[in-house]
Amino acid sequence: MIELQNIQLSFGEKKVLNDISETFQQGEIIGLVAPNGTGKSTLMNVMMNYAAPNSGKVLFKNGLTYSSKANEVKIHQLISMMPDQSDLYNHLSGRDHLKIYCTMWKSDPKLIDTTIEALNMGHYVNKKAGTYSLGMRQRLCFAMQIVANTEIMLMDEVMNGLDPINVEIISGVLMEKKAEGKMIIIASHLLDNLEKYADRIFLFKDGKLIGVDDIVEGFSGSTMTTVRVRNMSDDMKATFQTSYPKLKVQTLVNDMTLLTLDKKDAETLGEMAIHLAELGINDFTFGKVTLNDLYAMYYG
Ligand SMILES: Nc1ncnc2c1ncn2[C@@H]1O[C@H](COP(=O)(O)OP(=O)(O)OP(=O)(O)O)[C@@H](O)[C@H]1O
Repeated sequence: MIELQNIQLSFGEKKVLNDISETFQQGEIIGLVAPNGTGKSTLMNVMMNYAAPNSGKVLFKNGLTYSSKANEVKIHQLISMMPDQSDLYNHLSGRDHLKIYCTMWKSDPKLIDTTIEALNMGHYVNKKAGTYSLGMRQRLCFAMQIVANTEIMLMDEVMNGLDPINVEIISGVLMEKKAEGKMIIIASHLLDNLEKYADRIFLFKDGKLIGVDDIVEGFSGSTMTTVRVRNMSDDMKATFQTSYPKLKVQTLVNDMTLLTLDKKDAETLGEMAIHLAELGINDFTFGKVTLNDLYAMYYG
């Protein structure tokens, strides 16, 4: 468990974290989404105590906080941050790195071989890290955190530089770790991918975390159904709003209009489709609101 209590952090005049209070539980995958330079890494640094907030505190299980060096040592057995590619030692092999992490976190040495197998690293793990490609280095960084096996895992851009097959492999491992009860907090720009496995997703804006369900009601539960229409005129939007009072009409920066209805009113969709066709609009699709839509709506 992590509880963020009224976390504030400013760099000079800039409030990067503005009174953030949120609780995350074991067995949850949490997604953090925002444009570059918004504060995702800063928030993770606060959770690790690499950056001290100006006010507020981070609470872990049994009421542990970063109140002393001894507590920090205890907390760092519970939480880890995925290493960065620049943390790798080029003269050591991948297996050496995994052994170091296993020793540092006193985890089960069997995890080394099972992780190598799960991530398909067998063909390169005994070679020196200096000879690896970007994607091979990224998989090693991920593997190191998996071997550390902490209850809470923070991952900043875990999918960086990975091809689609490796994105799928790592997504699968994330799901397994969640099933084991790990809490995983992921900052990512791969929105379609994040949406597949994250239990809760937050967008970061003006130093605050905003849950996606607070932006579009029912987003996570898929209780809403949507018609996406391109280039809808303001008159047409008004006509639809009058004809279908329960309809929610939202237009994104890319001129995509979302006509959203509760699923229980889905029979109206057929009627709406005929209505659109009668108005000469044929460029529309049915589907749910995606994280990409929300991103465009929020940061456009
Ligand atoms: N040590 C620092 N001193 C001054 N400003 C900082 C410092 N660290 C971060 N910032 C500023 O705080 C803001 C948030 O930075 P942060 O690295 O948390 O963003 P981010 O959302 O993780 O971005 P990215 O997606 O690019 O990794 C930025 O404006 C950055 O310039």
